[in-house]
Amino acid sequence: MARRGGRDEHDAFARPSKRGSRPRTKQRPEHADAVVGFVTGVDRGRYTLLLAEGLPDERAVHAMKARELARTRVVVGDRVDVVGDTSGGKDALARIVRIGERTSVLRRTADDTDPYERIVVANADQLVIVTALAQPEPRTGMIDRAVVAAYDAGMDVLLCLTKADLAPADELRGLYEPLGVSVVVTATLADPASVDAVRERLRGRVSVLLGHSGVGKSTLVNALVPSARRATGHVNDVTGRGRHTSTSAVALRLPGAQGWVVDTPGVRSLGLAHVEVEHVLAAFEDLDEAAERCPRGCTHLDGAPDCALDDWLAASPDTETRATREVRLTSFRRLLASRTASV
Ligand SMILES: Nc1nc2c(ncn2[C@@H]2O[C@H](COP(=O)(O)OP(=O)(O)OP(=O)(O)O)[C@@H](O)[C@H]2O)c(=O)[nH]1
Ligand SMILES: [Zn+2]
Repeated sequence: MARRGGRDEHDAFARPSKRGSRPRTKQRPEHADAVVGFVTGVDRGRYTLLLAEGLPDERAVHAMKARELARTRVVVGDRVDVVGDTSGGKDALARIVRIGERTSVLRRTADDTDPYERIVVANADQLVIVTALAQPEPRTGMIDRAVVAAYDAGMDVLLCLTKADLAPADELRGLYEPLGVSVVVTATLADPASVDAVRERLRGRVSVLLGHSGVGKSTLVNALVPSARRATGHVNDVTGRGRHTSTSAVALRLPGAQGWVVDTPGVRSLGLAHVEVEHVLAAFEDLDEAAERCPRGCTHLDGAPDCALDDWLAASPDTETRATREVRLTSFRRLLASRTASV
C-alpha cells in the first residue's frame, strides 16, 4: 500500500530546459538550474545529500537550507532541489531551495523528552519493526503501536523477529500476519544466511528500521550494510542508553544500490496522539469497506454501538470465513486500542 513512484514533480524540476512549464513568480525564484538530491543525513542544520543517484556522476554533497526555507523542516528521505556548488568537492556547500512533495511521512508525537511533533523520515515505503524473540522479551503493545504509526503514515510493515536461535516465532507470526504485516525471522549471528530474507524484502525500497535497544538492530544493519559499522553491544546499565551518541536518522544504502535502510538510533517510540483512525482503517481494505456503513464518528472499538464491523463478522457466509474475519477484526481492534493504551 505504500505509494512508490510519484516522482513527476521532481522529474520536472530536474529537466534542464530553461523554459520550464512552471510559471515564474516573484515570490518563488525559478532556480531552473536546480538539481534533485536525496537527503541521507541531517546534522545541526547541515544536510548530506546524494545527487544523481544511480548515474555516472552520482555524488554526495553537503548543503544548507535557503533562507526562504528557514521554517520548513527537511528530513532524511526528502527529495530536494539544490542550487549553488553541487560539485561534491570537499568544501562545496550547496543550497536547498525546494522540498519535493512527500509520498509518506512518518511522525513522532511530542513526548516528555521533546515537546514538538516531528517528522522522523519522509518518503519511506515501509517500516521494519525489529523485535527480539527473547533478550529482551518481545512486547506486543510496542509492536502494535508501531504498526499503527506505519499505517497512519501510509507505509507497509515488515516485522523482523531477531534472535531466532533463542525462541520460536510462531506465536508472534500468528498475531501479526492477520494484520497484513509481513514477517521475517532472523538469527543474524548464528545463521547469517537468515538475513537474506530481509534483504529480499528491502530490495528497491526505502525502509525505516525501528527497534528498542538490545534487540539486535545494529547487528542486523551491519549484516545488511557492512560499510555502516553501526556500534553494537550492551545497553549501558546506568543510563539505559545504547552506545550510540547520535540521535538523528541516517539513510544507508544497501550494497549494489539495492535500496535504502534508514536507521533511527534515537527513536525509541513514535507516539500516536496524531494518528487518525481513518488512516489506519484505510490499510485494511475489507474492514474499510464494511465500515462505510458505520454510524458517524464510530470508534470501531469493541462494543461500539451499531459498529458495522460486527455486522460484517455476523454476515460471514461460512464458518471458515467467520474464523478468518474474527481473527482479523480482533487484531484490528487490538491495534486501535493500542493507540490509547499507556506503555
Ligand atoms: N542470540 C543472539 N544474539 C544476538 C543476535 N543478534 C544480535 N545479538 C546480540 O544482542 C546484543 C544487542 O545487539 P545490538 O545489535 O547491539 O542491538 P541494538 O538493537 O542495536 O541495540 P543498541 O545498540 O542498544 O541500539 C548484542 O550482544 C548482540 O551480539 C542473534 O541473532 N542472536
Ligand atoms: Zn464502526
